[in-house]
Amino acid sequence: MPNRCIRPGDNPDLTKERETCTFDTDELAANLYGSRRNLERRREISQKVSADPDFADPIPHEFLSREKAVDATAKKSKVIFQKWKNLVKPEEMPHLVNEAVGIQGFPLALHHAMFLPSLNSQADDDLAAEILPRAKAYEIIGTYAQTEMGHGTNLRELETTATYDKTTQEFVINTPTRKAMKWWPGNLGKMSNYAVVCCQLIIDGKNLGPHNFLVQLRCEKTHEPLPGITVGDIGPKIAYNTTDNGFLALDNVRIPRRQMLMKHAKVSPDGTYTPPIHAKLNYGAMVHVRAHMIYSHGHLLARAAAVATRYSAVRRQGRIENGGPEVQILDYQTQQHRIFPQIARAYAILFAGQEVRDQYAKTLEGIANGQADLLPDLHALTSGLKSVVTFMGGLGIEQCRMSCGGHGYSDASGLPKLYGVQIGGCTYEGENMVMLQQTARYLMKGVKWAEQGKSLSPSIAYLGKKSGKSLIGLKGGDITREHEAILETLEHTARRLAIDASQLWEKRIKGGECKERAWNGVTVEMNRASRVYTRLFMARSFHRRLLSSPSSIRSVLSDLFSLYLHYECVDMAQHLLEDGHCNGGQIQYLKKRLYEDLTTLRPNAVSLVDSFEISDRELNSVLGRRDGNVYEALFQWAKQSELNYTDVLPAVKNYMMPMMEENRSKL
Ligand SMILES: CCCCCCCCCCC/C=C/C(=O)SCCNC(=O)CCNC(=O)[C@H](O)C(C)(C)COP(=O)(O)OP(=O)(O)OC[C@H]1O[C@@H](n2cnc3c(N)ncnc32)[C@H](O)[C@@H]1OP(=O)(O)O
Ligand SMILES: Cc1cc2nc3c(=O)[nH]c(=O)nc-3n(C[C@H](O)[C@H](O)[C@H](O)COP(=O)(O)OP(=O)(O)OC[C@H]3O[C@@H](n4cnc5c(N)ncnc54)[C@H](O)[C@@H]3O)c2cc1C
Repeated sequence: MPNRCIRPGDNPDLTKERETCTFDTDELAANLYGSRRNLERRREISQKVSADPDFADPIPHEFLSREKAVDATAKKSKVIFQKWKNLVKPEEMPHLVNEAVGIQGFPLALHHAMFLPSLNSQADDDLAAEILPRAKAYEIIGTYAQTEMGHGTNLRELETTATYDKTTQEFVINTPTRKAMKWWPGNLGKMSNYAVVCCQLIIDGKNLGPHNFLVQLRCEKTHEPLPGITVGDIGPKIAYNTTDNGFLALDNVRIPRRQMLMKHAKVSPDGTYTPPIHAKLNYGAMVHVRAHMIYSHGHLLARAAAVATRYSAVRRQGRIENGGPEVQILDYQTQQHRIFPQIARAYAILFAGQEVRDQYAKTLEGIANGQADLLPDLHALTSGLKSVVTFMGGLGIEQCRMSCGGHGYSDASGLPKLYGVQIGGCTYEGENMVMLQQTARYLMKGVKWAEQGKSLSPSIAYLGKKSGKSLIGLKGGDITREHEAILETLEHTARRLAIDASQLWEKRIKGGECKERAWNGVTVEMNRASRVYTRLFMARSFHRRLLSSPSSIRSVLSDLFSLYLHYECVDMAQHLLEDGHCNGGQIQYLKKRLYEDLTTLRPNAVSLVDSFEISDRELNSVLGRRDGNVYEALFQWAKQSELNYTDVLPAVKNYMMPMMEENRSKL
């Protein structure tokens, strides 16, 4: 098959890999990104960024201090949002940002991810007309300040207050205690001059719960904090160190009434409160990010898989047969078992991420027309997906990192940073254990609706089906039927876990516990049910993609899907076996099939990651570079370490040399 990744001067092992490819890598990439045109645009943007001197890096970011890295990122962001702004469509912006500044955040990250979406979906027409054009033109920079030092998960207990003063028609925003300080919001510390701040709304002494307010933090001319505002950076983190996650305290800061975000909940001048059509519409910005982060986290795993696969094709170490040549480490079964499932999962996450974005768009349309009935289903799905995907991605990236041996531990591989960024997602937008419980709440309702014969939305339709015998391993050589058999088994398992969790919960309630305490006694099982529901959705979503794919890539996608399903089932074997739905022989069959899949996919492994279409600049990994010439590049990379600017470091001159000298003179 033609493969545009093959070029003269490439590492010959990598070229050989690409020559064995059995599918058109461009066709798969076009399918992944939606169309040939999208793929071409992706490439065009990559090339133009590389050619733009404003984006040139004198030395890699890894060697910069935090302050210098923040500076470099801000400088490039200005180029993006001035010079480049009209050259890309909004949906192309994430790719441009990844190419130009990388994955560790930039001054306008929260402006895009949460400030604009909050204003778009929650500000009333007047406030939107005033502020949105300014925000969209980058006349101001905003963020989303919700989490406090003392509370992130339990929003009902946030302490920041917005007390309505009828006499002046203003809200008084206040931080009553140290732990009520806003803590964590991205770009709050140094970059933003405005924020959507989440506060308890107090009217006539009554607490009406968390609501959002637009607050100006800094002077538009000097960027100095305004009176009553204490704001700054919270310090270095595992990753995202070019993001100024910040703290904020507000000392009785007054804002006009109309700066409450009042599209859904409203406060009239006389202090009358009108609730929204759905109690949680104030949480809309979180749903927005959860719906979009699935895809972006899939991309992080795709990068790690690309690095590990390409590097494993060029790295030779050890022999499989005595007297044979040193082999590519990609030929070891353990290496394939570590890496290939990550390739499959990355595709699965990207496909699911695209579906959930579409579902989000439909839900928003409904809300705009006064209908919030799709929201509970979306909330359950996005809560489950964000939890499963970030955890799966973190494990996957770590597997990829370890699969690169010592070089995987170096920042040259790009993998430690990828891991740090990925696992941030386990915490932000709702800690994973907490969000899985949100999914479980919905599943528990679904179990009841199914018992009552009520209609169920597509994502939980399986709760209303009847289980048959598992046909895994009993359907002969037909792969299509095998896929169906596995999907049906996953449906059974997801249903059984939800019903079991529901019964456990009921049993505790019948035993005299209140609903809430009983819930806490079964949350591990609840979260298991949520994970399997989510993994079922991902498998179904991959299957839908396979069935709608063009014939030119159907075969490789089917191989990948087989590996995905077999790996998922072996990984969840405990659940499959627990109720006797599957037996040990069936699990052994799945393992055998998984090992066969590894061999089947081996010739296409490099090409499958080539189809992720991640440029060298975006990948930012010496080990994962397209041409595979890693050894020379590793040396060139290390030479840029600031420790190498001089042969004899002051640290050695001042301490180590005198110590050695003193010790020598004692002899
Ligand atoms: C756009 C590009 C994306 C790229 C990604 C990269 C960018 C990185 C940027 C990262 C920035 C990070 C930002 C943040 O982290 S912002 C802060 C996020 N914080 C959280 O997520 C807090 C988590 N906590 C909560 O969401 C809630 O407190 C919690 C849901 C846990 C509980 O809330 P509450 O006590 O008020 O509600 P209940 O549990 O009692 O539920 C009542 C019913 O409401 C339903 N519900 C809850 N939330 C929602 C929602 N958002 N939408 C719809 N429905 C919701 C809940 O399920 C209950 O329903 P039932 O009564 O029917 O069971
Ligand atoms: C990189 C990053 C970026 C962020 N960006 C922003 C931002 O832009 N804006 C913003 O407002 N916030 C932001 N945050 C904050 C983030 O949203 C919160 O940290 C997150 O919601 C978790 O809340 P917490 O820190 O209070 O954790 P906690 O709730 O204190 O969690 C600690 C432990 O308690 C457990 N726990 C808590 N409640 C329950 C429960 N009900 N049941 C079972 N277990 C429970 C959790 O599972 C966890 O194991 C960011 C955080 C990070 C790491």
